[in-house]
Amino acid sequence: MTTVPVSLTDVRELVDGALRAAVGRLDPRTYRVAAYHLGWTDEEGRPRKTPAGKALRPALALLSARAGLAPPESALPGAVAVELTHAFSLLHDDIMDGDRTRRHRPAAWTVFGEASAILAGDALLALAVEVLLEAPGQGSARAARALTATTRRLITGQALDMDFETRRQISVDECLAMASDKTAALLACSCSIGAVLDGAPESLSDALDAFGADLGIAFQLVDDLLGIWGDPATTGKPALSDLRSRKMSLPIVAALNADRPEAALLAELYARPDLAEDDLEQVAALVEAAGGRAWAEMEAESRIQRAAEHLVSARLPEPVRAEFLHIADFVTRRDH
Ligand SMILES: CC(C)=CCC/C(C)=C/CC/C(C)=C/COP(=O)(O)OP(=O)(O)O
Repeated sequence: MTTVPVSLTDVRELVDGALRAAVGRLDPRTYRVAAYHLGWTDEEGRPRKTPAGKALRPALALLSARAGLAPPESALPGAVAVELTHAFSLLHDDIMDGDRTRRHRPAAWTVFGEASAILAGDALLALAVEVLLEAPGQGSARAARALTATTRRLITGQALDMDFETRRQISVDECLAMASDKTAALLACSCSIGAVLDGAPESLSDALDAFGADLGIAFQLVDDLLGIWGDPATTGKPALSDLRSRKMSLPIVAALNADRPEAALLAELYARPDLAEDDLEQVAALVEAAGGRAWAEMEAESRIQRAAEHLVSARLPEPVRAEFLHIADFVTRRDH
């Protein structure tokens, strides 16, 4: 398993208390679902030790405070808010996609029912905004506005993604635009929210945002690669899961649009409603043969390079720039 950067492990210790204090405000019924989804409890509400998720967004939020020379603690409300928003989006996404597994465990909706999981997601999103509005300092309202604008982009991206399910022809650019809203927007917000809370100039927060936008596309490309070729033991998702659910993910869309004979065969197979479990391996092979895998790998690398260039223009303190690059490296090399 690829190792998580040290900064990501430390993040849990810094953020966990504030995250628990925020979620602890929920009524007991909603809390039960949220605490399960966040990995704090099991189905029966008993505490568990393994944290859920990589804590990538809070790590970026804490780093972004240091970009403006503020202590990481000043970005705690931002770190909590982006993790809550991420948790909301996953809760709802699993219901919409009918995904039964999340982070190696049954998805919350399969344990508590769809209605309770929807409510818990709504509650986490409300808490995210609340936490930012309560943050001390001059950047609180600006940060809350940034997060609500980001949430609207998540919703736009999700709506586009749903729309793709009903369409046969999707261009690579359309798919990149969808990923930019659905995934990259929250990573971009995470990369700048600490600086925003600290009242940093827009030139700095914009550069950090631009870094996160490219990082976010690279993140989605790697996620899509793992959704086809990832090892279920590390991803926590069943093998070939994106193909089984006929996702129009980036490697697939790139393969379908390729000027190669395999693209036509792939389109024909992918449109079949009666595709058998045994055919999924063939679909994956066709995506690869049509160049979808190689394109996604190259595009992820090039996005990471572009992201690094934004950091140069942000003129960050060297240790902060190095940590951002460390996380960017983790994003491309991760296996889960
Ligand atoms: C409005 C709405 C429902 C939007 C849905 C948006 C959505 C679910 C986007 C997917 C983003 C993504 C690849 C998450 C995995 O993050 P991760 O690998 O960092 O997750 P982790 O926390 O488990 O590590």
